[in-house]
Amino acid sequence: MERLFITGIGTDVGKTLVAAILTEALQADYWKPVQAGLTPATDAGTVRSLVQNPVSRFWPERYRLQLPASPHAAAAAESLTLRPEDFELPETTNHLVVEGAGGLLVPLAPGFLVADLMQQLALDVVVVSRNYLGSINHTLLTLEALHARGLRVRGLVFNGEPTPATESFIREHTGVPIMPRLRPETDVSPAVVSRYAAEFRAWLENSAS
Ligand SMILES: Nc1ncnc2c1ncn2[C@@H]1O[C@H](COP(=O)(O)OP(=O)(O)OP(=O)(O)O)[C@@H](O)[C@H]1O
Ligand SMILES: C[C@H](N)[C@H](N)CCCCCC(=O)O
Ligand SMILES: [Mg+2]
Repeated sequence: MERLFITGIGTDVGKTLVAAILTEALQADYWKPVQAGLTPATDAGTVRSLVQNPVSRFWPERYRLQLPASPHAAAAAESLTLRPEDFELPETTNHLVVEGAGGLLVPLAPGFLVADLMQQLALDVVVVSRNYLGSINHTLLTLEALHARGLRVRGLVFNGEPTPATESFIREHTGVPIMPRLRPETDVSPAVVSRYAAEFRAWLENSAS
């Protein structure tokens, strides 16, 4: 059974798109524990609109915060304080895809980071690395922090224009498993998600979990 926490090297790197692809590949359930920003769409709404299989269940967010900001600030704006004990994994026997908020060290509350929630939930981790100048550093920092916290990386997804010098350095320096890559798409649609899902399904089947 695959139980995956999707994180990334920052915000807007493609976590929701990768989460949709993995949800479709595994016919998994999907859960976004903390959603900061509710318009124009929530991440769960986006994944639901991109996934076509009839099996996936979409579990309600534990926190739905109005402000598209860091969760600790979005919560404070509503006089809320998120606490570790608020978060329990959905009770499902299906594969599960959980999506974080922003990057690994994003604050949920004072003294409580996304990485702390990840340690608490103890899922395998998928890291999304979008390609931009500076992404090598952000990717290596993320992988070091995951390693320091004893979190197991199931795979790294490169997203964007293929950049061999970046990708080969990260692969050789860290030894992290590399999942299929995403290219820039003109239209992020269910058909595109379905095409990538087939690639990811094959990768997962050939790589012991
Ligand atoms: N390979 C790609 N081709 C085209 N568009 C992409 C690609 N990857 C991501 N995008 C687009 O970039 C935007 C940001 O991606 P996404 O919402 O998946 O980021 P995120 O990491 O989930 O952000 P957040 O931290 O808010 O959850 C979205 O509009 C998404 O459709
Ligand atoms: C609102 C946004 N789309 C994400 N959900 C939250 C990003 C928080 C980033 C905080 C930070 O690293 O400075
Ligand atoms: Mg997202």
